[in-house]
Amino acid sequence: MVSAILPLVLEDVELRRQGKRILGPVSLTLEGEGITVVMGPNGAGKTSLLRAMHGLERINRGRAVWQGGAEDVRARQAFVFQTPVLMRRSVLDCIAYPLILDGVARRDARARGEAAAEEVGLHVTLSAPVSVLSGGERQKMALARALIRAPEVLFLDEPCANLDLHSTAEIERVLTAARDRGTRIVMSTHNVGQARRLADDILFLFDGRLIETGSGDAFFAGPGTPEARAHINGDLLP
Ligand SMILES: Nc1ncnc2c1ncn2[C@@H]1O[C@H](COP(=O)(O)OP(=O)(O)OP(=O)(O)O)[C@@H](O)[C@H]1O
Repeated sequence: MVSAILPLVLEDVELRRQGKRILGPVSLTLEGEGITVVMGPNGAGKTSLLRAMHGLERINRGRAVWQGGAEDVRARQAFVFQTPVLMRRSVLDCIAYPLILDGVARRDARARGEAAAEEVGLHVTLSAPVSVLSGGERQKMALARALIRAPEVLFLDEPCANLDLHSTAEIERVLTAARDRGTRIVMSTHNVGQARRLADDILFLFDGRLIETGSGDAFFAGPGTPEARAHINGDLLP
């Protein structure tokens, strides 16, 4: 897929909150294809980086620049939050909602919503209210809703945080299929095994700074920093 909105260029992006630097300065260019996995310990800035890339965070210094107009940038990317935002609708209407906003006829939107639910392995009563879904089912629903418009760029914050092994495998299959169709994916995970399976590229954050980047293969074969080595090995840092 030739993207209309990539590359995304971050130049010395810094986020400060309540007088404290929580991210940056970070400079990177997101382009090409594949899955980029953002790794790092709790509080390293993974969520903040994803949100800053997507355009959800106020950037205090530096800048994040997409290609194309603002409407393209908004319409061609999606974000799956760690805790999905719930709407007071049925599961199916919730999944189909982005299409309804786009003006797609309700019948078509719902048919595509059913297909998206099937694709992510969400086997629940689609007419039920979203509120009855389990945590893992909510994550699958959020993924179906994000994929329904075939985004060019997809951000996911810990997409398998509440999922069991079977569901995790299903989600990984969906993500690799989306990658193979040309969707550029950027996701965070604490799961080192998942990062090994999925990462074409790694962004490793520590204390708000991007201290290691590169291909997944090179990163796992020989991380260049003690922090990344400890993280991969599951060592406890002092
Ligand atoms: N609005 C805010 N005000 C103050 N501090 C914040 C704010 N948002 C984030 N932080 C702090 O910034 C740091 C980075 O947070 P972030 O959620 O990006 O980390 P993370 O790597 O995603 O962590 P985790 O793995 O625990 O989800 C944390 O120390 C967090 O407490």
